[in-house]
Amino acid sequence: MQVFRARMVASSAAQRGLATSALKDKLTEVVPKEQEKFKKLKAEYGSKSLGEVTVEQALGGARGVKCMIWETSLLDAEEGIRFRGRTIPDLQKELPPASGEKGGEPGPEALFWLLTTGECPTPEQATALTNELHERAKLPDHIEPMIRSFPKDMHPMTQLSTAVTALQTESVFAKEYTKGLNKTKYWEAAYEDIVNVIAKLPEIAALIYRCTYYDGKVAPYDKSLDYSANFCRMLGYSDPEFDELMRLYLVIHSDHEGGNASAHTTHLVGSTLSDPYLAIASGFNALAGPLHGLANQEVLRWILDLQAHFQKEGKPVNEETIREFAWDTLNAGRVIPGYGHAVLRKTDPRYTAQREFALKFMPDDDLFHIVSTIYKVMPDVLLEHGKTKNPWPNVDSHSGVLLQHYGFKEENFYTVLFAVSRAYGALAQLLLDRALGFPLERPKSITSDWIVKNVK
Ligand SMILES: CC(=O)SCCNC(=O)CCNC(=O)[C@H](O)C(C)(C)COP(=O)(O)OP(=O)(O)OC[C@H]1O[C@@H](n2cnc3c(N)ncnc32)[C@H](O)[C@@H]1OP(=O)(O)O
Ligand SMILES: O=C([O-])CC(=O)C(=O)O
Repeated sequence: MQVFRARMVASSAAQRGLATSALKDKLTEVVPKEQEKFKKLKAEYGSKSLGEVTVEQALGGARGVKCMIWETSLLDAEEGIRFRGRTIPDLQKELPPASGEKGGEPGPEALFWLLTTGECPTPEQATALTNELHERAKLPDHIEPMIRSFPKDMHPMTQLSTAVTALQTESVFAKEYTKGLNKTKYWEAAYEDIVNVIAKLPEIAALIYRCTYYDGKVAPYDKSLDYSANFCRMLGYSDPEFDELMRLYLVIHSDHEGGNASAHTTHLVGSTLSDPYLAIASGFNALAGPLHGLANQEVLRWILDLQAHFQKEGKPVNEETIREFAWDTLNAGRVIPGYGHAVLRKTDPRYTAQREFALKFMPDDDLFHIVSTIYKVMPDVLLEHGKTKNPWPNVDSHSGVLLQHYGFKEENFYTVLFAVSRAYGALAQLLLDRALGFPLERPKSITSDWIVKNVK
């Protein structure tokens, strides 16, 4: 029966000119079960409370307010992120390695299969998705000249979100919707856009990188490689160790439950039935803020400033000088980038995963030593400062020095890598949003007068 239904959906998709794929076929089995699960959830739990909302929470950026469903990952304040119930070490054990070599890092393709279907793919399924992405990667003619015409001092994140917005000309969802798309088919049309945009991101990002910092030449697309290795080649990197770093990077930055600003923005914009191109471009704009994804750029800058400052003074970078520099930052009314978190209350396991990579591949790297020394002193500095609820490092605290080690020096570009990864997580959930028929998001706002009059 399931095979029959999959064939029916595949043939109706083909009739409407939509591509079929192993992942889409799998989702054709998964989606009706998920729809049934959610119908039951609503019937059984619909009237139950998820908790009270205080005035402090309304004033304080809705911290801790449970008002969104996000199936692909869940964040625990102490333990950190789990992707479909799996920690980062679990993913490294359970997902097939992207290089095919035992013990190698899984790639974002395998993760995307897991996030969307809830099941780990076989190596063959992960490869099928890699190939599907390769087949969908070609950019329409207007994108490359547009990127080449951007001013070199336009921030790479501005270039990225502009290019992805312009890519919206390709939206199957928008075209089908205009023709009159049945609600039950939303997810199929969204699938096309979601997989297409993920497929096209490496070339867009590589064009931005090569045009902004180099001669504008991008290595030819290589379909014989996995997504991450091909991305590295197009950026201009050919070290297999850097490929492994890119796989790790793209997996761990992908998803961090739904409330973070980039995921939430993608979800909110998508809830208006703006197509996935517009939704993810909006998410990228949220990621580009220094309190969110851009912090990784700020961290690197902070470390380089620290190094330059003490070099000029003829002092070594050690626990004492780092403490001094941290206090200067705090006393200037600035935040320490890479430390603190809206939800986490312990060291981010994404930080730990990157630290482990560094210990394995670059234990003697100078910048890695500085990051390790910062880790020793910063929690105590922040505790003494007495403001932040979480004195521990987040993901952004480590990523830049790993990239620097392999010669990837242009810190203003780092958030673009984060964005390529975040697309996998935010768009996996966006697909489920459309499959599960999630409605327009529209929480209630109130005025301060309303609080004074109504809250006892
Ligand atoms: C991928 C990511 O998005 S991970 C986060 C990346 N961002 C950063 O690393 C930037 C530095 N960190 C921060 O600014 C914050 O910790 C955030 C934005 C991540 C979380 O913000 P919140 O949930 O509001 O944190 P919290 O409740 O602990 O803030 C309380 C106070 O501590 C301050 N604080 C929090 N973190 C820091 C920090 N790293 N350095 C200095 N002060 C801090 C806040 O600015 C706030 O001060 P205020 O009362 O004067 O407004
Ligand atoms: O969870 C958050 O608010 C921020 C974060 O770490 C992420 O989005 O990766």
